[in-house]
Amino acid sequence: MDDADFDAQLRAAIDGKTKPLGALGRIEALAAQIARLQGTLVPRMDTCTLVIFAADHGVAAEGLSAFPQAVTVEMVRNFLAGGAAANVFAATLGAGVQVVDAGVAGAMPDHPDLIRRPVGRGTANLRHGPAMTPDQAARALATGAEIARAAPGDALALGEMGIANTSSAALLLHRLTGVALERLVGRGTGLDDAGLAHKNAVLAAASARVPERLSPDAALAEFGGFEIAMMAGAMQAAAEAHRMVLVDGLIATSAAAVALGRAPHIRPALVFSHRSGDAGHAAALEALEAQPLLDLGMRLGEGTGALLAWPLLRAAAAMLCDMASFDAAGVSRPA
Ligand SMILES: Cc1cc2ncn([C@H]3O[C@H](COP(=O)(O)O)[C@@H](O)[C@H]3O)c2cc1C
Ligand SMILES: O=C(O)c1cccnc1
Repeated sequence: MDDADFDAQLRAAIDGKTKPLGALGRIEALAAQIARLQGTLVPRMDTCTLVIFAADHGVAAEGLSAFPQAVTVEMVRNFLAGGAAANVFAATLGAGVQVVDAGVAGAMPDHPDLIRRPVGRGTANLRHGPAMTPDQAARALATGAEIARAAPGDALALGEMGIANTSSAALLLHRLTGVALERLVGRGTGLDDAGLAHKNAVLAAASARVPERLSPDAALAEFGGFEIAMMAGAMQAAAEAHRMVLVDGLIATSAAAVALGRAPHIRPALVFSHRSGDAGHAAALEALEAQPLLDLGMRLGEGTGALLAWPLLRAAAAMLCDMASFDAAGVSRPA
């Protein structure tokens, strides 16, 4: 069946369900996206895994976060103990959770569930030089892809933890979308006005350090974090395996921008779950022509927004699979 035939059948299947035309709004578009990705009118959407990639950032030394760098490893412990927002949402919504050490600076807990794949012990300070070597960036991308392929689930949600990673995200999104840097720099974990002004100054100087145009891979090495690189690799691998990818907030969107820059063909697998409350996310989504499903004023990361969109994917697929048609249910069509 060619694409046009499939699309015609899909449209007929959705429009034939017992509802006024278009009455399920964006759930109909979501159902169509899932069906196209899986190449079937009866798509499966039963299981979801959240993979949380954690890493530290040398640029944290510039004082760009309201919290100290130690919070990264402390939150890894919290994820492993099941106490973080991401754990609670995942448990509530029936998603699995995996935690990856992508390159945390502190001593990591000895825990059987921790996936240990550090590329380094935190990136170099991007204010003064590249955050990572091209080899580290390539290794992080490949590791993320490998972890995604091994993680179960019809959908993969990607989350992150890394103090100062909104700084990496803003720089990456600036370089990859062309949106002005100051529109992408937000308060992150809660900087005050003076902190925000300082973050803007440091990031403008870091950006000026690399004046030329950058390929997605080069931008990733200059400004990325190991967790962002692994998320990008994971997004690409999952999408290429025709699995739905749930993109979270600002930081995950910077990973999506890297992944889309490297592999534009993965776009049909991506769902932009929510619009983060961090200042830059709305502009970044607009530049990527992405319409987020939810807008809850959340600005946490960890994959929390991605998880909240998971039930919408399930509902969309179930609509296609289980909802009765006018003919099957004996319901009259419009007069
Ligand atoms: C307790 C705590 C839990 C978090 N969970 C995610 N983040 C979020 O905040 C960080 C980014 O913000 P910034 O660039 O300002 O450091 C990331 O780790 C992100 O995942 C957290 C931050 C804190 C403090
Ligand atoms: O949008 C996000 O993902 C975000 C924003 C602020 C802090 N941490 C995460």
